[in-house]
Amino acid sequence: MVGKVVIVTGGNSGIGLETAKNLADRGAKVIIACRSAIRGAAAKEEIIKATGNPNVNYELLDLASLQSVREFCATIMKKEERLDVLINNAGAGGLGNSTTKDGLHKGMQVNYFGSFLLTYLLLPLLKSSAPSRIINVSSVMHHYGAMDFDNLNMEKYWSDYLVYANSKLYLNLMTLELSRRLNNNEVTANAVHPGVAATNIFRNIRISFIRNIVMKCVNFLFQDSWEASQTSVYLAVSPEVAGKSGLYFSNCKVKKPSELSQDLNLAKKLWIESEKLVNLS
Ligand SMILES: NC(=O)c1ccc[n+]([C@@H]2O[C@H](COP(=O)([O-])OP(=O)(O)OC[C@H]3O[C@@H](n4cnc5c(N)ncnc54)[C@H](O)[C@@H]3O)[C@@H](O)[C@H]2O)c1
Repeated sequence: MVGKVVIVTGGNSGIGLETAKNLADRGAKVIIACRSAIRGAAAKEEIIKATGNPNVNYELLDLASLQSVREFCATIMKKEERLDVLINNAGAGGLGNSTTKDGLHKGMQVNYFGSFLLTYLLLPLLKSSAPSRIINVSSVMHHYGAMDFDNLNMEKYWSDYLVYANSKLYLNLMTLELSRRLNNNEVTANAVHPGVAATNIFRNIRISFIRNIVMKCVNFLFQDSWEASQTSVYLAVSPEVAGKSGLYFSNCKVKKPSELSQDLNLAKKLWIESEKLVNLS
């Protein structure tokens, strides 16, 4: 990865931190996209110390603000000459039923609309750096998502569960549409289920007693963040996946996503509606 530039959103915590560390260890220039300067600086220091690669930086990004997404992308376009790998890893659960100042449902914006705009704005740099790769960190939870264009932004009905499942389904559809639009496969786009790992993703479980039990059970039954980062790393570095696009991976293997995730018409329509909702058209 020496000479390559990688962005990992949410690279300061959990699976993203392990992904960023692994790619820095392989010599990449790693940019962590993160909401807090304090957490960004701490992650930068941890990664440099662990890998000896000084080429690690952070830039501020709050996916719950489209202005922040635009500012982040403008900074990257100004500072970086290339972008080889974009990993849309940041995500959150249990954000409740609030609306951002962009008029979008907060959970949907953090998990999908923000990453949609970010990817859209960075496409010129990804294209000029081709062959390059986009990796969208989805979840097995996408299987429980539903596609209702009258409720794209959760304006009619919602639950934390549905927001998470739908946002991951939308990420899969964005992956499919990206691969269709970038059809020469010079820029590839793939989705990942990282597997279940006890990370801060569970921090919004409001009752601390239940949160602690869930974390302990997940820790006991499943994997750690390092293991959960392996499929993202595989998609970022492996020659085996060069030119492969529009696929869904887990455990470093292609897996079949839900039927809805494979519907090209839904993917096209969602892209057009997303452009409108993030004020691109
Ligand atoms: N941990 C699991 O069991 C699991 C399972 C399936 C999918 N995932 C997915 O893996 C990805 C990484 O999650 P994790 O488990 O490492 O959790 P985590 O909470 O440790 O990491 C999530 C990252 O996203 C960032 N983030 C949250 N809101 C943001 C915002 N508004 N703007 C910018 N960044 C923001 C956080 O700061 C953090 O760095 C997420 O997309 C998550 O949905 C996790």
